[in-house]
Amino acid sequence: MKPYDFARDAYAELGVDTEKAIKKALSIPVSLHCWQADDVRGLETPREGLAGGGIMATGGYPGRARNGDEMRADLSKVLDLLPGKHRLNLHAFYAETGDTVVERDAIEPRHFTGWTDWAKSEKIGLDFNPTYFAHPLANDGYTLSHADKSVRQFWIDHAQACRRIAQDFATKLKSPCVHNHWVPDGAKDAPADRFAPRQRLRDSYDAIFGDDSIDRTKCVDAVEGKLFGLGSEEYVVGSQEFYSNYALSRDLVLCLDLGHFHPTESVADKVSTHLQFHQKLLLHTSRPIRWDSDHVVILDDAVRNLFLEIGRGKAWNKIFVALDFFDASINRLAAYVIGTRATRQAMLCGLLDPTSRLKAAEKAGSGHERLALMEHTRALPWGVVWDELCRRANVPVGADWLQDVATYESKVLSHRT
Ligand SMILES: C[C@H](O)[C@H](O)[C@@H](O)C(=O)CO
Ligand SMILES: [Mn+2]
Repeated sequence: MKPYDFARDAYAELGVDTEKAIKKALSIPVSLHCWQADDVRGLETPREGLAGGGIMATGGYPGRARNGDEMRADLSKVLDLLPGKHRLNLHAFYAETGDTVVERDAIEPRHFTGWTDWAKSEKIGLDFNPTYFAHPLANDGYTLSHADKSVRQFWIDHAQACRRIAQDFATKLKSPCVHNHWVPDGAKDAPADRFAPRQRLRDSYDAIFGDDSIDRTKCVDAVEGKLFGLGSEEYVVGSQEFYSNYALSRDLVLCLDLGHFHPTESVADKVSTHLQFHQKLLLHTSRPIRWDSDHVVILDDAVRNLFLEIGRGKAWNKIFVALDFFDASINRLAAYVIGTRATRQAMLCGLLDPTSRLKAAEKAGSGHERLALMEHTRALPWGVVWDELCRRANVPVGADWLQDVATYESKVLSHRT
């Protein structure tokens, strides 16, 4: 008996159809974050580098992409090694303006033609984010909640420019663009006034989303909160509660990033709470180690439990999935492949869960059977099903992709100085 036939039968015994699971797992779009390719540096003229942003990529592995063409070449290579449907998640500071300096409040769709042309050739959709960091007007730690009205207005104008760009992406690529807002605003130490910045943040967002010339079916705005950031250890203006309330009251998508909670909190447990009220969630898979360190995603319990919960709640049509990690200490293409595969593996595990059996045991009051089956599923051969999924998607099986990355490293990355 072939390993896959054995695995299919083992799952069938628990009422799980592996064929269905493979098909569904391949169909769910995962939005690749462009910023792993260049360590979150952006392509602006002149380049600011990563500063004042509340986030940081660490490490000095050689071969970082230095311009848009190199980023796109690397991303195309990565896409060749990944099974399933993908999108690309761009940040505004990846605008390509040549030698011309274009301020963030003045960027336009034409500054992204390199990306839209590439997305068309890859047959993928684009997602987008305003870049509220790595800019002189963000370096004191406040943007949309800044006490200075002119600074706030600059960032409001930036966000509105970005919404027009997101709408343009959706039109050109015939696919709604998820447009996620995360601001680094906050304080290193206890502020005397926690109210005023939050009121200003709310008002700034109201000004941004009040622009009703934007088609909300094309530009799908999401908002992302955080527990703390670099330089905002004590106070984050856009806390989780702020955004949960804001998104709900303004009919926006709420983003949950696995790195943005206290380490003992379960993000998986939050899904069934938020989905009682919110229509959709944007999930950023990430891996915090001791802090929001944005390590490469692996198939750890946090990621696995998140998608188990989506599977058990039949909530696949209520989520957008995106990646958010940036590790500059290892080969960046390998980082993409590891993190994206782990995310889709977690989805597959969620789809292979014998939920009906578990719920039946629960209904019958048999806690021991439920627990035993949950433990049993950990030992089931999901990896064999995963290999079959890769085979059907015509991508390398197991760790065979490492050879492709090694070849690319010697032929391409090693020539980047
Ligand atoms: C670069 C992204 O916008 C950023 O990582 C954001 O999503 C975040 O998680 C900040 O901590
Ligand atoms: Mn995030």
